[in-house]
Amino acid sequence: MAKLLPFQREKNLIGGEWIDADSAGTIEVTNPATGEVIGTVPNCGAAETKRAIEAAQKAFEGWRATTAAERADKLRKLAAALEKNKEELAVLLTTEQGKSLAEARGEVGISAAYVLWFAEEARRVYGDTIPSPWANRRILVTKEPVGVVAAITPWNFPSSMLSRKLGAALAAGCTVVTKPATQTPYSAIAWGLLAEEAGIPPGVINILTGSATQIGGEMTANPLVKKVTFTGSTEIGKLLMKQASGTMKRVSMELGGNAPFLIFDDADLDAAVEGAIGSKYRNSGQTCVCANRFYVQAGVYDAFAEKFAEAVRDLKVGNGLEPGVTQGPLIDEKAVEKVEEHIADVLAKGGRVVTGGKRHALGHSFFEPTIVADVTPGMKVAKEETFGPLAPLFRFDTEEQAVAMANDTEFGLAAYAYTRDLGRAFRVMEGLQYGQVGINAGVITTEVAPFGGVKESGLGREGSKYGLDDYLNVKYGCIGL
Ligand SMILES: NC(=O)C1=CN([C@@H]2O[C@H](COP(=O)(O)OP(=O)(O)OC[C@H]3O[C@@H](n4cnc5c(N)ncnc54)[C@H](OP(=O)(O)O)[C@@H]3O)[C@@H](O)[C@H]2O)C=CC1
Ligand SMILES: O=C(O)CCCC(=O)O
Repeated sequence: MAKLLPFQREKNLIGGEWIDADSAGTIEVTNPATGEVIGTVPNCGAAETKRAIEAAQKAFEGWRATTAAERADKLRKLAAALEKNKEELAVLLTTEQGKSLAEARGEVGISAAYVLWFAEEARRVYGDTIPSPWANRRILVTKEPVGVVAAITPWNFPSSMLSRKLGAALAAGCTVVTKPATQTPYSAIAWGLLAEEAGIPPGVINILTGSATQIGGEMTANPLVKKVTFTGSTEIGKLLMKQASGTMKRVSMELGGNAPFLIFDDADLDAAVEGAIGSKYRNSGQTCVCANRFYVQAGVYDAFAEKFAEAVRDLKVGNGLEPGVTQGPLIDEKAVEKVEEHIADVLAKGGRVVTGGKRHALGHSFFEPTIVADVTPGMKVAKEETFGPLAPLFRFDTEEQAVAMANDTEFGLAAYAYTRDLGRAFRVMEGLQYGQVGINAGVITTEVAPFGGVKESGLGREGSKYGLDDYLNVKYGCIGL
């Protein structure tokens, strides 16, 4: 087994104590670029989760009583700790997840940015006074932290998905029990070490790895948990929501995407290609806001396909730690099989490969960045999220047709469109049934803007001034004079 990297802690954190699983059981963690086991993490279950929730509840009484300025100070120190250790954290992230080091540095950077944003927002949790309908009564509205928060995060952004939950929760005065994805636990466990460095009190952040069903089961059933926040698949999101309804917990759900990317005849094609590369191939196509379906107007279909293919051929596949690599491996074999299944379906139904199309010669879970053309609505890629480096090009004739095809999905997370017509830009932005729309912009995530979806892509918003609301209860006080 490889030597441990800086910040690679093989324990869990409950109430300030670094612990092993009660059973002493562990789970191996693998580097997807090499297939090498890089370490183990505790295989915890319901009992450890219950203790972590109790520790978080105990810490909540003290943390909620701190002033906003005190919480802001700790969060600023946490952001500084992330920035100071960015290189080590990025190497750890790439090693367990596979993305290029440049992207990993970017992810740690935005994690720090989320925490810093919420450090600033902590001091702006304003209430209201409302003109009273009674002469002898006054009406106040205040906001209070919801309580203990359970946060479950995925493997595609193991650091930043946690940062926007943790940052908002801590700023609001909540405490957290978190469970990262089993494939990428170390970047989340590292937050325990960073929190210690920042002086965040024991029990405010608790971190568990292990059985998803046991940990998730306890998190959603335990009455001390007041809110569940989840990023991952729509299927598991629905399950957790059902489970959380037993004790009527608040929920935030960031789920699947299936994002459309529209290119109109009047688009700046070079800008559209640049946006498409960022939107589609970031994290090797494994983000929930990745373009999944490209709708190209007939007049520029061939020209766009050609320019896009040229740019895709320049992408460099390899171990994310190697200089110049832009495309790391997919997370696992199952992810590769999904991409293969979607390509095979396109080819069986009359589509063609423009570039790529198969597993990469490097082996493991590396896949060639791929474009397929002559794609039609009856193919699987029209309905299912590929979550890999596959860009299917559909053809359309009119704006109405493009918007209708883009909206023909149960998902509604992110959508993109390229056009130089101002009126069309507004019509399309308003017509797309999505929580986030990029017009002439392919990568739009930032800590200052609300991230979240509509339809089956989820509930709630993360980041921005709206991101705190999910962690606050509104209280109405009526004071008789
Ligand atoms: N919206 C997004 O950003 C993401 C979307 N996805 C989509 O989901 C597909 C499947 O990916 P996958 O990793 O399986 O996503 P999951 O939704 O299964 O996993 C996300 C997180 O949920 C946990 N989890 C899984 N089952 C349960 C459960 N019953 N109770 C509580 N927690 C649970 C996982 O833990 P564990 O790792 O231990 O199983 C992980 O921490 C992808 O191909 C993609 O389409 C995936 C990841 C992120
Ligand atoms: O895939 C996700 O769940 C979040 C994507 C975040 C980003 O756009 O950086």
